[in-house]
Amino acid sequence: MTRPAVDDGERARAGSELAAVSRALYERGWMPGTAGNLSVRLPGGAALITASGRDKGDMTAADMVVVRADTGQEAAPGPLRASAETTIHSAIYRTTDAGAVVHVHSPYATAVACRTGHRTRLTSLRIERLELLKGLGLADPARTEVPVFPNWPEVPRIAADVADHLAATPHAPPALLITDHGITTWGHDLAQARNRLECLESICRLLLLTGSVPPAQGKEG
Ligand SMILES: CSC[C@@H](O)[C@@H](O)C(=O)COP(=O)(O)O
Ligand SMILES: [Zn+2]
Repeated sequence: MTRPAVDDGERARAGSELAAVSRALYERGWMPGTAGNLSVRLPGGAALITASGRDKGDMTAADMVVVRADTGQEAAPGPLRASAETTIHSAIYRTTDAGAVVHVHSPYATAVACRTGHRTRLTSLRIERLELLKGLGLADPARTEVPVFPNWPEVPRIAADVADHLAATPHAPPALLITDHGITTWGHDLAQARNRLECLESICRLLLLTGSVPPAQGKEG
């Protein structure tokens, strides 16, 4: 495997930014316990991602792992393991120009993912008209279709679904839901990915408040 070369200063800067965003999202209740993971793309084909199983409210720059952006393989042996969901981040880096990816278990988006998702089939959440759609950087800000993926126990299988969908859907929104699990958003940097996450969490809250989310239709069927 070719190991991406990562500048120490760049790694420290990105690590501090990831740690600060992780603490902030934890404090909002969007990364309860060890849930959620964040990454940023680094120059030279690498990405920096939160280590697996760590308390997301207590992260420092030292709690991040360098991986290959396109595969998620760890760049060098070390004491920390990269997030268990690294392959989903890599699927996004391979198929989009994202510079950062944010995955959380925020309550409203997760509730919508429970309600609209299916155990074994790709479904989608249609969103129309809401002003907050303008915060997602869509080609058509009046409507979008957010994919909802099955929460396969094998994470690489979720990642393969995500890569296939994004490769086949040029105007896909910078967001996805995973059934019974959570939400992932991305952007050109961490600030934009987080911003889009805030818009979507707020949209999901509005959809639930207005009774606009169809009830799950036989998740097992
Ligand atoms: C607290 S259980 C959540 C995990 O199963 C997973 O979905 C998650 O978001 C965090 O995994 P991690 O490996 O720590 O990045
Ligand atoms: Zn998760």
